[in-house]
Amino acid sequence: QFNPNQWSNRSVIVHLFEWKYKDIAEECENFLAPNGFAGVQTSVPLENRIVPGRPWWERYQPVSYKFDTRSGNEAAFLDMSRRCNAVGVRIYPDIIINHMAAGSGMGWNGGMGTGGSESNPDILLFPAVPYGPNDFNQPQCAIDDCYCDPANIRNCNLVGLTDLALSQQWVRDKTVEFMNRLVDLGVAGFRVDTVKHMWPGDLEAVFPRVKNLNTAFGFAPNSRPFFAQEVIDLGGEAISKFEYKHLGTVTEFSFSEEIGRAFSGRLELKNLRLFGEAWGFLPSHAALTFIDNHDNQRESHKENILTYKQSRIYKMATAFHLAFTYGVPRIMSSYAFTNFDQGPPMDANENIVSRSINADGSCGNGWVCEHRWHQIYHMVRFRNVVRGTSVEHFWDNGSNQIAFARGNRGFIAFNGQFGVNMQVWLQTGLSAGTYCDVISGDKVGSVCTGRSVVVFADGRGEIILPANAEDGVLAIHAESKL
Ligand SMILES: O=C(/C=C/c1ccc(O)c(O)c1)N[C@@H](Cc1ccc(O)cc1)C(=O)NCCCOc1c(-c2ccc(O)c(O)c2)oc2cc(O)cc(O)c2c1=O
Repeated sequence: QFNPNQWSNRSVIVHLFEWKYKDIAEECENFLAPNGFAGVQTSVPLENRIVPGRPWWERYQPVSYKFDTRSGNEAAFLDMSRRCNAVGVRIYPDIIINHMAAGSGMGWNGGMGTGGSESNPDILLFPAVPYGPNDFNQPQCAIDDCYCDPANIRNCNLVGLTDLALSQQWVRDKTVEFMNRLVDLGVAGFRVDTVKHMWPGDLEAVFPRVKNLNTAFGFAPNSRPFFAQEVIDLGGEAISKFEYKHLGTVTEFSFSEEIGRAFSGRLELKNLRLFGEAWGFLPSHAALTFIDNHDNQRESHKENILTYKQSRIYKMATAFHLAFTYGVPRIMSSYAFTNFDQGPPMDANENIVSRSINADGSCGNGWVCEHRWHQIYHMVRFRNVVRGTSVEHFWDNGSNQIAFARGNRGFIAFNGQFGVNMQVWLQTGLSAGTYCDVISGDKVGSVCTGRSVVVFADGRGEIILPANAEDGVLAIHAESKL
């Protein structure tokens, strides 16, 4: 269903991709809760196949339903869940119910798992579950590249990944069983991988069987798990994102594409006035939105996708994402990579290396931690301060300068006009006073460490954003008022 089961004064889920559970627990206590984050999406907790070189996508090849990966074991997951829920940060594990590991032609040698389980994907043997040949769609077939036949897309192997028969009772029972074990461990919901490759009917037989959330972790009685269903639908394929929106939220990949086009300068910002359903997107309540994700941030041919590598416009796009009202937002937190397959930073024993925290709060040891960039976490607070208000006083200069208010609680302006200063008097919707810009600085005690805006009795203020400003966005809100 659609309720992310978050504390009422929180919003924004952060995908701590490939983080270890003990580091997530610390991050909940030391950073995420104090800065008003609502939840964490974790990497897949299911034991995965060990692939030589440890590429990131090895975690998308399950060999058992043991919670034992390079992020930690079940005890570590429970400790993280206890500590994060205790400070109001919810846990949404990424899960895979469409397939098991791909065959590698190496028999039992190609199926060793991160938790020590053996498997032989070549002959569909996963004794640790147990799954055997009858639990997979037969005859085995490959998805043909046109993605033009729904049955082929759902019943055949995606790039060699062994396609489970979710129509079978045993597979449904084992799936529900491990999802219920995660509910026992205090999760608030799930990010479900490769939903496009499963029949809605099979998901309708599985999701409702998952238990109500565990009240021992602070959930109200009868709370239903939140679902973020991954459906990569950019149009042109036989499967539509609309086929799944009755089951829970669905990833809106067009949001990621279009916002990337806009802040890359290939689409004028003035067009964002009606960004959302009017663009053919999913209904707002059913849309999981993001600037980039673990998959599309790597595919260099996806020129519209903004990542940490285009940091200035990435921050502008993220500011818009978090200030606007469309969808359930998730922000990406990455490790630095130079090639597509590269996995997380690891030591000589192939253990994941923890991020270090620098004096300025940024991350080191190869971790990017976009969520710790002050322009980004200050916008998480902005979103919390303006919650419940609507977009008002939307202004544009006919091209790439825009601004809007969120009720009487916040105001934000963007200068995407390359080489042109922005200097204009605008209606902010705010009460009279001096407000600190939370992008170029913050309100610290009784001073603004960055830019500030004086709002007069009529709610208007002079908005100044030079073309060469470090960030092309200015944001003020009721809690940044002097
Ligand atoms: O690029 C990748 C991995 C991508 C990937 C992984 C997890 C995701 O959630 C995802 O969305 C994409 N994987 C590399 C390497 C690879 C991995 C496994 C394999 O059997 C073959 C190759 C790759 O080149 N993959 C082929 C192109 C990307 O094809 C994949 C897709 C995918 C891509 C586009 C679509 O429209 C779509 O519906 C599905 O989903 C996966 C889901 C998985 O759970 C595991 C996968 O291996 C994949 C996956 O390979």
